[in-house]
Amino acid sequence: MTQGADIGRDTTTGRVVNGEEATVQGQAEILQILDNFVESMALKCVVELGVTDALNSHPHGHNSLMSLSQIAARIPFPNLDMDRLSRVMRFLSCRKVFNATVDKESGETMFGLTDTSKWLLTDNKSESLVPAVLLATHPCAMAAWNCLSTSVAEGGACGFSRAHGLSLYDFQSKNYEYKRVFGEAMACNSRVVMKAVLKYYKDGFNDVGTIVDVGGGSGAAVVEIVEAHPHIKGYNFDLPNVVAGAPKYPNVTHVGGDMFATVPINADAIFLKWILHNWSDEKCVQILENCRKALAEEKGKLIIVEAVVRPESETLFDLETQRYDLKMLVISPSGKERNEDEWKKLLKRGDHMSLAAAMFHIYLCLLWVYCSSSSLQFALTPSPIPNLCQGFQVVMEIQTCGKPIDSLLEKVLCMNILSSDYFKELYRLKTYHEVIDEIYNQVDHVEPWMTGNCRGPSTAFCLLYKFFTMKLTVKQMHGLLKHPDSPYIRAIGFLYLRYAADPKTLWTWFEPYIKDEEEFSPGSSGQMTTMGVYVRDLFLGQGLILNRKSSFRSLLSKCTTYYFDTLFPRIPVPLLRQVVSNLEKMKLPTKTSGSTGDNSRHGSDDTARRPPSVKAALSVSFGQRAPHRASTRDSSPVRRTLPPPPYDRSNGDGVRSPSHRHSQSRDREYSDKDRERERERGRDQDRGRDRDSHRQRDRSRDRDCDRDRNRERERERERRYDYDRRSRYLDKRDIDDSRRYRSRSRDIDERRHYRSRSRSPSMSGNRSRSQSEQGGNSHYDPPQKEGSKASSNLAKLKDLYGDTSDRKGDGSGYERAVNRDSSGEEVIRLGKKRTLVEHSVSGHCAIALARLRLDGWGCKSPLYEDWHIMYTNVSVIC
Ligand SMILES: C[S@@+](CC[C@H](N)C(=O)[O-])C[C@H]1O[C@@H](n2cnc3c(N)ncnc32)[C@H](O)[C@@H]1O
Repeated sequence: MTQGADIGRDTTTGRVVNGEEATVQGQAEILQILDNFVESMALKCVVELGVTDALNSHPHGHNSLMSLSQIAARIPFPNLDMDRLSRVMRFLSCRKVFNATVDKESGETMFGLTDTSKWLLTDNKSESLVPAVLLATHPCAMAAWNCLSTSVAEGGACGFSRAHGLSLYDFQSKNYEYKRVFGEAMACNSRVVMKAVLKYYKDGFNDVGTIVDVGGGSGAAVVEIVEAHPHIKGYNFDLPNVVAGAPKYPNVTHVGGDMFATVPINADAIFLKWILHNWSDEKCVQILENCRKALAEEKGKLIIVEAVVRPESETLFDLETQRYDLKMLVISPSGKERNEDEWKKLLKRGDHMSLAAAMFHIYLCLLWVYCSSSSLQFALTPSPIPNLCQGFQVVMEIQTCGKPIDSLLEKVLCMNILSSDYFKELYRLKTYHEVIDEIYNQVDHVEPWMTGNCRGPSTAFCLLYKFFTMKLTVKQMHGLLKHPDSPYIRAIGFLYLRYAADPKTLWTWFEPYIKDEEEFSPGSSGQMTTMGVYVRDLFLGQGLILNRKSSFRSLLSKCTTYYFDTLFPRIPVPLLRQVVSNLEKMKLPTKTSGSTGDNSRHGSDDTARRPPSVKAALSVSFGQRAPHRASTRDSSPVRRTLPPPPYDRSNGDGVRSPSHRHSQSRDREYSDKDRERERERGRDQDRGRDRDSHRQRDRSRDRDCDRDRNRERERERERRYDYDRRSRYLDKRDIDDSRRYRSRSRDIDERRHYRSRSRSPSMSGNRSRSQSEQGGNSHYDPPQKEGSKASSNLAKLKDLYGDTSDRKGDGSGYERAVNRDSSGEEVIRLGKKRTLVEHSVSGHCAIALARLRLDGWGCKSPLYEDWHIMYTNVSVIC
């Protein structure tokens, strides 16, 4: 024997061999490795022919032997080639898959099952690997292996994607047969592994009431758990197309969804088996975060069943684990089997994991437990791994009102969101930051519905709902509320809290922002307000429902909150009183400014109170878009024109900026067209009435002059703002170049400018000053034409009931007094009759009563229809 390079070692026996022997040995070994596929394909052959089941069907039991002809008689292939079958059986017997003995009497070879081939029985579901054989040898799987070398050489797409042009799970959603084979293979593995998990982790399930198997496939694992522990309610959560075909099991509910978006079931325990090995650390972090959010505090338990790669073959399955690592490499661009250090690193990753040591026990179970017999080797770590729990931050979730997310919003709105194409598209957004980017890029108002002809839930509310599904943490919420990029990101944060948070916590959340000065336009009308006013209105939008019989007490008990057209969750009256008292202490208005739409509704119940537009939407069947709301808009006094809020001079709130005109989104443009048509109609009527109204000619002329002056002022403002808009747009575009683009909107650049903070304090200051300086009835002179329409309505009122403003205090009884009542509301007195209206309840009661009165007076219908334009900033005592 020579020394050095010629010396080798027989890997089977460990015997030292000389150079020549070593070379031959190497050749044999490489051939053995190379030809391993022959074993796989031979296994597939006997499985597909049903040979193992035939052997198992011997009347004397599965240990009995059968000749080839006896086997052939039990398998349904009339043209079976006996010679070929005998060669396959001979090879597998050689590989110890079957027993093969020669019958002394007949000389025939007799075959029987072994402990190995018993795993290939199809009727022994709990201990069968037949589906695994069929998956591993499936042509689609084999094709992926043929792309292994290119995927290694080039990086990027995995072998499976290269072979099929789709990721594994996308491919399955299109290829039913492969999905079935894959699902059955997962299920068969589950049944096997679950035996061991249930045996060795038995007590771990005792304190679990609900468990979710995340990525549970057909539910084979969770059903094992609930069968062994009948007190547990099981949920099987997987992609919608996967659970759609899952069998029904008692005590197991299938839920479809995307684990990267949310795990939508709150549970005591989450079971994650063979999920994390499919994904990169970053993706695992998302899954783990979503799991944590779904877990119950205090006793939440995350049970991870995965392989642990070991450098040496210490156990029977260590080599198989390494093979699996390559399987991951082929089917997933970033999936891998991890060693212990890698697991620890992943599970310890700072903030993402956010697991509180006290809250969770993490169990890393190693698998490959293909038998329930404890005599077989396996590694299972059925106790918390202590050092995994170190350094995890305690991240609290927002204290919620406890309602399921699909009942936070009005049902019709929720249904429309869930069925909207846009919301479905949001599936692609996986992280909190991605949703924020989307808000930044797409949102330009925070009304619940789109405006104009293009009806459906608004972008803002679709994204709000997306956040609901993600269950934001306290830290994330702070990030939203203080976000520097766009007021709409902040507004959506406040809306999230208003809808989802426990009302008891609202003041604590809102209080720091109650005087926030950032300007933005919550509604699609472009009416500007400050964040502070908006936040206060989210509380104070609690309009009191009026009907003729209501006593003050009953009014209070019927407190209902509206947000634009939709209902807000009610805030209990004691809490609301506390808020009002806090605001009073801060010397802030305690009445809504109207920045979140008008809050007065009429009728005896919620349904009756809904504006017609919403009622129309209620008839939309699930899965369709909301109807064209412009048609319903005309009949909706609330929706048709958004009234301006009272301008709170003391705080500088309620400032309206003409710049909103330039921040119209596509859907807002539709609504503008509607509004423009309405205004045109109104102007026609004005002109007609002016012609007929000889007795008012002088006054009309004055009004026309005023109107001309207003128009000129408005044109001037438009010129200024166009210039301002263009210059700011150019600045902003430079800043924005580095931001990621999304392509929902055609005019995204245009819109982006307005979504960003582009406040111009000097401009808005001038504007508000000039607005308040422009006489007339209003504290403000709206740059949009609704304002002039309001003025013209007031003029019409004056025409009808007499304008006594110039004769104020002359004692004639024809009195028009423009002043502020004690609550800061403007009061106009019109006509001879006066009725004292209960102002202490709400200015809106006064308005509503006034409307009834006017109606009773036979007020002309065009005027009546336009009445709402005025009524939020003007109370009428008549
Ligand atoms: C390797 S299989 C494991 C199945 C099962 N846990 C088991 O052990 O048998 C991975 C599972 O994750 C599911 N899955 C993949 N992407 C998912 C997603 N985004 N949301 C939910 N499930 C997903 C697949 O459909 C598949 O059932």
